[in-house]
Amino acid sequence: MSLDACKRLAARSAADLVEPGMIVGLGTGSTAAFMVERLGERVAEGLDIKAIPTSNAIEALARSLNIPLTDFATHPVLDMAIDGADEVERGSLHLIKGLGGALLREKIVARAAKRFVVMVDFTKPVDRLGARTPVPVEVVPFGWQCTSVVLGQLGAKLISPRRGPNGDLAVTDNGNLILDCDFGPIKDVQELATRLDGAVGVVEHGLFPCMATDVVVATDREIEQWTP
Ligand SMILES: O=C[C@H](O)[C@H](O)[C@H](O)COP(=O)(O)O
Repeated sequence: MSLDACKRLAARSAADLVEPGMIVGLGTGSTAAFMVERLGERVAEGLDIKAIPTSNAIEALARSLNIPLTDFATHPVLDMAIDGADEVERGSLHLIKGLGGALLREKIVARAAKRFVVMVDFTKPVDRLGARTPVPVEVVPFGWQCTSVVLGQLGAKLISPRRGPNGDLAVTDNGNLILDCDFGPIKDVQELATRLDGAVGVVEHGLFPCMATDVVVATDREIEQWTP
């Protein structure tokens, strides 16, 4: 089975956890797009839900599929958020997210949800976060070079400002920048997350410790559902 087929399998399985009447957070990324497509099919069949998207791209996809949208003013608490991830640590279910640049809105939506379902293909589970994926850190543009120095002091070995296809600094949906920070294998995810939370200039980071309530993993043969 191809990687895309695995993503689609995990995504459709996660989308099928949504029940009528739910307020649902829509994650961002290629796996999330498959999930939104499946929700679009279910809405076309009569499923009554409202959704809050985590990026402009996913909002456009949801609108194109006629998925009704809402906002936090009307629904400050979501029943479920469903999203992909870049790495999932086996056992703890800590996550790295944000290679698609949507980590800030994704974390706001996940925090507002009673249940946070993460769906991944077989390439995403790892024994320890950070060995192969940098931690994306969203920073305010003002003084980002100073913030980069602070991130180095917090242990980032290599810091790469995210750039777009034209070579310019990439700007998030929130008007910020992303610094991809290679911390190597992370021994204490919660501790690093707390340090990053306290760094001046950091808006949010892609460590999601102890947030997933369910992880749906698709291998080429089966679907597994992990809980903490
Ligand atoms: O900002 C992007 C998100 O955190 C994505 O959920 C994450 O990068 C996984 O994306 P994909 O499903 O495309 O691998």
